[in-house]
Amino acid sequence: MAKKTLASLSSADVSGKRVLVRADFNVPLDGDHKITDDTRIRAALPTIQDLTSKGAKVILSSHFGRPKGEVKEEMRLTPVATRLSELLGQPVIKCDDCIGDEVAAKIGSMQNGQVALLENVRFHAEEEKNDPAFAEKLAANADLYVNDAFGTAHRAHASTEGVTKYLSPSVAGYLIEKELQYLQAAIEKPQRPLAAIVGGSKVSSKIGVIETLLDKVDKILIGGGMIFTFYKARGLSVGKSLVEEDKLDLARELEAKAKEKGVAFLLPTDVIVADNFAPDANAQTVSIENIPEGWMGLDIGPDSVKVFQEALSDCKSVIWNGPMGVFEFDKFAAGTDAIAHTLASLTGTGASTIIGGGDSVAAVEKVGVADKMSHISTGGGASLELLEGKTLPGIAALDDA
Ligand SMILES: Nc1ncnc2c1ncn2[C@@H]1O[C@H](COP(=O)(O)OP(=O)(O)O)[C@@H](O)[C@H]1O
Ligand SMILES: O=C(OP(=O)(O)O)[C@H](O)COP(=O)(O)O
Repeated sequence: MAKKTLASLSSADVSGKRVLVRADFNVPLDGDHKITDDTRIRAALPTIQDLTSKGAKVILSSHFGRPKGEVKEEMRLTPVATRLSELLGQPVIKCDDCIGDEVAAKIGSMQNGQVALLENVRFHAEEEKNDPAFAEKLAANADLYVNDAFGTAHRAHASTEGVTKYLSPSVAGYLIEKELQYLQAAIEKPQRPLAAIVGGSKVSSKIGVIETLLDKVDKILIGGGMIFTFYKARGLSVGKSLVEEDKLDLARELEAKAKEKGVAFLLPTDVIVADNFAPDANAQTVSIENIPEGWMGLDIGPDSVKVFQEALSDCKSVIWNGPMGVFEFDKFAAGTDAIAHTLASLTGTGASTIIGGGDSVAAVEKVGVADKMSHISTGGGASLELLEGKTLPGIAALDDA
């Protein structure tokens, strides 16, 4: 689907205009609220700098985390404003809300070429409900709309979808354009065998993706917090590990469907368990049949790493979203590190390797192999949904080219 892009707008189209730019600044933070990986902020720079150089007033909007419609101090975008200002080399006007009088006043006094950052849109429950009145309020402070939030393009929310009904033109930014160009080409005719690696902690929103992936891929490797729902569905004890109780039937169905379709469906054979969720927790490696009561699985074990490496060795295309374990804690980073190195070597043999997602990208950056992958995508769920063949609502809503 060809969409109108920022590249098609001239200086005359944007100069002096208030441009609402939806970005995905949902970046990983450490315990001290420091940004641990700024890939998503750097990825938005071409769009922001293009607009400022053309004399636009750039009004940036993003979500951060999942505050569920409430103001959560730890989910303010203040660290993002600071980092963005450093990267742009100019001040960023930080607003304390995303709608309302204070925002209108700050935007009203902006000069051409200035940049403002609205507060976390998810502090308002109406954002995720795609509430039209809220979308209209967001749009009220702008003349036109640029969506560059590829990582959030699979969400039909007010700031990604609803707002397009009130702003014209509504176009795709350079990041979305670049991501689509790469991913669509890679996904349309992948070299086979094609493997998907799915891990991380967003089990409820990503487990459903596996069903469609079974029709697209030759192998599925499951890691991270995703695995325990499958183990519990098999009747195994998982201690205090992350489990989605209402997805147990789905997990059973997925395993059965994979068998039926002849898709290799790999779950780890051993895990590293911890006695609590902390960097200095006591840890031990156990087989999946022996997860002790009261312990939680925080990484895949060394045996699983070998099994995964063997399964990946003949793959010509791999798409990976979701770390294998809690890689932020060194004790539970070995599985993620090993898979990152494996994919880096595979790329060297000519395979196509795509890593997507805020934390997954942070993990491969931490290992130091990001530049050895074929493509680093700012979207995890978004790139998986593209692979599924779905239309992303944040892109579908933009003006046709
Ligand atoms: N076994 C596990 N239990 C709990 N959390 C996990 C586990 N394995 C990985 N995680 C967490 O998953 C998070 C990333 O998940 P997710 O947001 O789905 O990935 P991405 O941002 O790459 O799309 C990381 O912060 C990591 O600590
Ligand atoms: O981090 C994100 O997605 P990802 O973890 O799938 O890469 C996006 O910012 C979307 O966040 P959401 O899954 O809370 O809607």
